Amino acid sequence: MRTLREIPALREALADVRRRGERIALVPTMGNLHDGHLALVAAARERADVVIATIFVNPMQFGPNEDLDAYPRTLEADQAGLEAAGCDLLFAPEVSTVYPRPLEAQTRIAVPEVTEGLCGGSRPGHFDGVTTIVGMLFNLVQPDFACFGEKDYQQLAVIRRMVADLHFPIEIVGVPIVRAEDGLALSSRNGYLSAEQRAVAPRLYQTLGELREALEAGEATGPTLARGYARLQQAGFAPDYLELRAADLGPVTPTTREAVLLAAARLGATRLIDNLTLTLPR
Ligand SMILES: Nc1ncnc2c1ncn2[C@@H]1O[C@H](COP(=O)(O)OP(=O)(O)OP(=O)(O)O)[C@@H](O)[C@H]1O
Ligand SMILES: CC(C)(CO)[C@@H](O)C(=O)[O-]
Ligand code: BAL
Repeated sequence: MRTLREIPALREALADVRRRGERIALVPTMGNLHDGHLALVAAARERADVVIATIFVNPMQFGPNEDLDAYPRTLEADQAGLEAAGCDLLFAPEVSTVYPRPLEAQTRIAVPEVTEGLCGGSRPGHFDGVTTIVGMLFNLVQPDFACFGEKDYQQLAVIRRMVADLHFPIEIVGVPIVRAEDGLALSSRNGYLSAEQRAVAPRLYQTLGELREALEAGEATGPTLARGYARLQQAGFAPDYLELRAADLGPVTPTTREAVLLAAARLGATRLIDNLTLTLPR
């Protein structure tokens, strides 16, 4: 696997791939890779001749009080993991390569509606940063496929909307959440948890599971969500949100069947997200 740090080198490598008429799949990440990321690489490998991963801790999607500086940067271990997973090319640019001008002067992509509320509510500006970098990567790589995890459910919906609105000729592949044995969704941020917090963390998934069971059995949404919120607080979480939405992230109406429970909650300074899809009864 080759690691490329500069845009001209990336363009050159991709020109060769295109001349050969090969299909390209892109896996954008922020690095510190775990089995969730490697599942994205596997999904990419299934579909394309050439798999390109990117590692870039994107400053534009972090709020002023978020963990941009603390975010784990583990390039060597990531390179080994990607190579073993069958990745062909890694693009890992510097911030100054991606954003040669100050961030305030940078052209942005802003997706309306689906970015409102949930993580868009608790992390203002976050999704503009995500769509700007992902749109830029789509332009640089021009992949046939791009793979994203369902753990970041709203992010996936936002990217699908951007691709539709801006007519990117790219198939977006959603990959199911990879979990630890105790149910905790794998995340680079799990590494911030103390042993005590790590023992509590699976309660987020367990609570979503209990709520799903209740909602699928026809229990009323309001009291069920209120109970879940209280459970999370009792376990030691400070929830940012716990919501039931239609699967397309629109509001739940009496005719909604395919729905999703979404939560973001802090354990100490660590913000965890998770979601479970469900089918509401008639
Ligand atoms: N457990 C997981 N299962 C499936 N996909 C995942 C999982 N964790 C992350 N991904 C996906 O990997 C891609 C890169 O995510 P990212 O590098 O932010 O990893 P992360 O572990 O989610 O980190 P963070 O703690 O910053 O959320 C995204 O498409 C994300 O949805
Ligand atoms: C898609 C992404 C790589 C864009 O920086 C990031 O939001 C992530 O890791 O999910
Ligand atoms: N997994 C989405 C990247 C972020 O939290 O900024």
